[in-house]
Amino acid sequence: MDVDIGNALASVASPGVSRDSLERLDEQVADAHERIEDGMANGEHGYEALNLPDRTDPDEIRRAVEPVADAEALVTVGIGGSALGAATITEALDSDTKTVYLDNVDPAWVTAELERLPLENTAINVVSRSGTTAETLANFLVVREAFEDAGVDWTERTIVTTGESGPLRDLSERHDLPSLKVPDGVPGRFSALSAVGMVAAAVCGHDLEALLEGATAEADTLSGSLFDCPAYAYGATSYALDARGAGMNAMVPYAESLETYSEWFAQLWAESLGKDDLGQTPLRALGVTDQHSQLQLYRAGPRDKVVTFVTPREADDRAIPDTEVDDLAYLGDATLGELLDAEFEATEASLAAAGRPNVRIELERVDEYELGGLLYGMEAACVLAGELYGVNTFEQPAVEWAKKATRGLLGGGEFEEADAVAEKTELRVER
Ligand SMILES: O=P(O)(O)OC[C@H]1O[C@](O)(CO)[C@@H](O)[C@@H]1O
Repeated sequence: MDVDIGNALASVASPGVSRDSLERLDEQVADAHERIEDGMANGEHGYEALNLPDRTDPDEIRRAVEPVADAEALVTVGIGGSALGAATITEALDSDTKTVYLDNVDPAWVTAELERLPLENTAINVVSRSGTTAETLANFLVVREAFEDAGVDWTERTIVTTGESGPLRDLSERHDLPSLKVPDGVPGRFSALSAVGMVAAAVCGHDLEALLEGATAEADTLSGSLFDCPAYAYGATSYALDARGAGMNAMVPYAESLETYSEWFAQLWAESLGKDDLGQTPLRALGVTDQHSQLQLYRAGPRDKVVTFVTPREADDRAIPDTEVDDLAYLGDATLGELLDAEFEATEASLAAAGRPNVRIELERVDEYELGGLLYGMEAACVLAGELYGVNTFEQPAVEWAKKATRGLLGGGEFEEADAVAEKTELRVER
């Protein structure tokens, strides 16, 4: 990935960061990089994620999916980091394999999703780092039952990726299911470039080596200066803009194939940096679609956000047919790709003209190599930003309260959190 932070400079935008401030911040980046390198060298929790390009074994993943390599469809049962990385990869790349991600427990939706699948020729990819996530385990039990009701042997079609122990590990051993391990020291949201994200990619026939090579190329740019490393330039600039009031970060890819990438980024940024009353709130949008819903706010609303554009330099194209309407002749002479690019450049320039900070991330095209680089680059940007914020990037303690309350409400144990649910303050306004 290439990063252009020109439109985030104080000479263009407010909030903006001056060149001098970036130079000064670069001293902190050098220290942070040293910390990151140490963490990687010692395989420390979290930092270990940045070693994945050297750790992940594509052959091991292909061996595990071999029994279902001819699957017509793939249902992935996982949530958060156990779904979004895989979905980002398979949603961005073409494949004949139909993919469904069960990362919610809305009954009607789960039922409808299962009905869309040719179960007799569908593979099941169950992913949970902890092996205890209620939504994933509940959905897996539902999926298993659906296969049984259809007379299809789910044990022949299931691959499990989970930790060393836990209910899901027990289930996989009890039924002798092919399984892979979530690598130690890698938090879910940083695990796309491990078996967690790549089992689905393998079943869909994507080039695992190219994904890892792209990530390796990005890893090779990690250095002690933001002016030499696109990932650090992005992380440091986002941090600096937040410190100057841009408390929100709107991720706006100009490619439909990258819509799920924005969801992945939202978890990465929110769950990693959102702690100790700090952190930048990620917003998910899509170019050009959200020019017609969000741009008014981005350009004329509060000066409290930065817009991050992601744009591929190359992409498939389609001509816009000629038209008999003179006023539309300018369209007939163009292609959809040219229209998309013009809209991107115009929107980027419109924010700069209004003094609104924005950053451009460029990819050569949307393919395995570039996607591997983007995923790795944004993970490194997040780790760097976490160092600058001084937060523990790799934990997410705030999510546990609701999990305990849920378990208590369902009779899964005594939890004071569940009691607190009943003590809700009410001020109801009823129709
Ligand atoms: O992979 P697991 O353990 O099922 O967790 C799924 C997701 O839930 C979280 O723990 C948040 O609740 C995320 O950090 C994680 O990616």
